[in-house]
Amino acid sequence: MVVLSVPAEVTVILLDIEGTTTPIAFVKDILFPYVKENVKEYLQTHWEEEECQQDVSLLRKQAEEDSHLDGAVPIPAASGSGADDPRWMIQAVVDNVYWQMSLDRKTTALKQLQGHMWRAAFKAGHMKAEFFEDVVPAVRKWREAGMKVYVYSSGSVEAQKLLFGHSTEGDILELVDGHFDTKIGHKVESESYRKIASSIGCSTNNILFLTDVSREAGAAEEADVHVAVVVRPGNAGLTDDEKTHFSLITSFSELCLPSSA
Ligand SMILES: CSCCC(=O)C(=O)COP(=O)(O)O
Ligand SMILES: [Mg+2]
Repeated sequence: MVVLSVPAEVTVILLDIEGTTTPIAFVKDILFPYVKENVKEYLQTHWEEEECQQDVSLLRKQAEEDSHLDGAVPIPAASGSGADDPRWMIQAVVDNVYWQMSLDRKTTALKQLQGHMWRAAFKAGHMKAEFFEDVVPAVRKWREAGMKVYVYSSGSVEAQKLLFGHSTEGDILELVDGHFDTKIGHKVESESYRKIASSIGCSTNNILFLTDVSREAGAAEEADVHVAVVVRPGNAGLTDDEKTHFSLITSFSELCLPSSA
């Protein structure tokens, strides 16, 4: 087995979800289709609720920012006069969500709505999150060795907690010391990793970030975070340069902690 030695200064392991702890297929074939199939009905049912209106406001703000993009779908402003037809507004939101999802956009607005939609499905037991089989044993071992384990995903913190709280391995939320999402910044921006370190209360070089996306790994590395790119079945391929540049692992069991950890 290939072994990757974790540098002695590392005290925090920061985990991506999709393609790292969890198969991309679970996200693409279960989580995302659930949103596409149910978004219209969800909006119709919850339209009058404050949480739903906050989600729509955030999506509208995002749509304004996106207005210069090719194919962007606008969400009209609510006039507040009572003359707005909710059916028309709901259709605009549905079209916007479909457009964003067709591009796999990671906007906070989209991720917030998706998280709220998944909540009912997870809590009713209709969905259970999948984790690669090496993930839970490795995380338990790291924690026993004194490592802190955090999650940083484009999925909202609420969605992350749903996945860890309702998984095929049971409720494994207690294995995570904390969660970060795009509210702290995008995963391809190095500043996000500096903010995460500062929020945890450590230096960036105390963190080892595990992700399947080399652009995220590059951004973290620029902030002086240690990184390993996780190669899993179904993940996008890496270029030869990426394969040479980054440390690669195919299982969390390949990480060897320093003996003092
Ligand atoms: C709580 S993860 C749900 C999946 C998701 O929406 C997503 O965008 C995953 O992105 P990641 O940053 O984990 O690769
Ligand atoms: Mg990922």
